[in-house]
Amino acid sequence: MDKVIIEGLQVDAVIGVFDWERQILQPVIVDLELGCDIRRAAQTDDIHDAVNYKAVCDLVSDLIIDTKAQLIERLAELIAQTILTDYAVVEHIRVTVRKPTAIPNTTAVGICIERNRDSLRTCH
Ligand SMILES: Nc1nc2c(c(=O)[nH]1)N=C([C@H](O)[C@@H](O)CO)CN2
Repeated sequence: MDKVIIEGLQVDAVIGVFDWERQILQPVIVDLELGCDIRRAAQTDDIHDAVNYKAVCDLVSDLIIDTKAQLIERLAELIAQTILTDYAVVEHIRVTVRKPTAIPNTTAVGICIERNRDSLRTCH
């Protein structure tokens, strides 16, 4: 399947389970792979036929800032479900969320999830 990719989207946000984490902004890094058929956009050369990665970056940034999640799991699931809901042409999504400054002596900690339209229908 074709993919629209976004790598290393950094957003400074309230994120974490500990009290001290609720008092500061921490960087959250998001990578996205959006599985969709890009052939129509390739044929028409029209942004309206494409999954606009600028719009997706804005959507995801706002979501991360507004959610103030405790767990990166919650962020990843929200990002996946929101994109699948808002972009009917996206059939499959891989979301990686990293916290690069959370744990000393690591370059990052994080999670990666994959969802499709079936998971949207079964998610409550
Ligand atoms: N699986 C997870 N483990 C942990 C998370 C998380 O979001 N998912 N978060 C934390 C803390 O907030 C950490 O980032 C700071 O020590 C710990 N484990």
